[in-house]
Amino acid sequence: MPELVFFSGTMDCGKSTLALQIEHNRSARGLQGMIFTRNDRAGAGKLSSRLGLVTEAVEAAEEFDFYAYLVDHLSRGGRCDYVIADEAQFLAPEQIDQLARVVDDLELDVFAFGITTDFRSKLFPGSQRLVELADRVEVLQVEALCWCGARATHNARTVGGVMVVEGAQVVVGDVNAGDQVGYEVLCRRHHRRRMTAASAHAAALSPDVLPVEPAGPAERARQPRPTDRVQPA
Ligand SMILES: Nc1ncnc2c1ncn2[C@@H]1O[C@H](COP(=O)(O)OP(=O)(O)O)[C@@H](O)[C@H]1O
Ligand SMILES: Cc1cn([C@H]2C[C@H](O)[C@@H](COP(=O)(O)O)O2)c(=O)[nH]c1=O
Repeated sequence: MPELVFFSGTMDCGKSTLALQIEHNRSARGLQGMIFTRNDRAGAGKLSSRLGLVTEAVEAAEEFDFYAYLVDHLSRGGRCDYVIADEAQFLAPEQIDQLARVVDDLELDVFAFGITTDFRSKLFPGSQRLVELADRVEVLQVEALCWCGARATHNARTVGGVMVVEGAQVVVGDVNAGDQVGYEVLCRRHHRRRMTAASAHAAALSPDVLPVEPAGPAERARQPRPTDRVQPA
């Protein structure tokens, strides 16, 4: 039975690499896929991985209709054995419905790849619809790690090196960007405390201040703990 599969994870956990591997393995066996993406960092019409591989893809812009595009392609005698959709978090819920229809009515496997939540740890609308409709949600096995060594489960946005929790949901960017806007993957604990690698390092370097009164729970939560491993600068 064809399936709609959502491969999800944080930024930088290998989703695009897996998309390229699935494409490679299937095309090596003579199958022909259709690759879609939206807002890849490498530019329009590209699916790129940080491992250096990049392939051509169809840019699925805002008004793009996946179902109509594939019906048109097939009715012109084109071939398509499976579908890959990267950066699926950026797709509109209606476009995810179209992908589900591709599975059910055109009987094609659809492999969608994307981050589940944004920098505020809120679901992207496209990812929410994928969770609602997918036959399977697969969390990637290669763990991205927080600076403390725990599994990274959340995406933080930094502006000028400082973590922010307000702003537009979509800002294309990269981890280790060093630009004005960048991203860093964190565990939930450090995402909640807004502690990035840089701010944890700064906190660890600042001189200890003896508390005048015993710290309350909120205060204790902000203190770096001995278990918070700080990476060297
Ligand atoms: N220089 C490197 N050597 C080995 N692996 C790397 C290197 N750079 C990146 N990677 C791997 O690539 C992953 C990111 O892959 P990518 O497909 O671009 O992620 P995603 O699409 O999830 O953002 C990293 O988590 C890491 O495992
Ligand atoms: C958290 C978050 C991310 N983005 C952008 C940043 C990147 O361009 C992509 C994720 O790409 P990756 O291949 O998974 O690294 O999403 C965004 O626009 N808004 C966010 O909140």
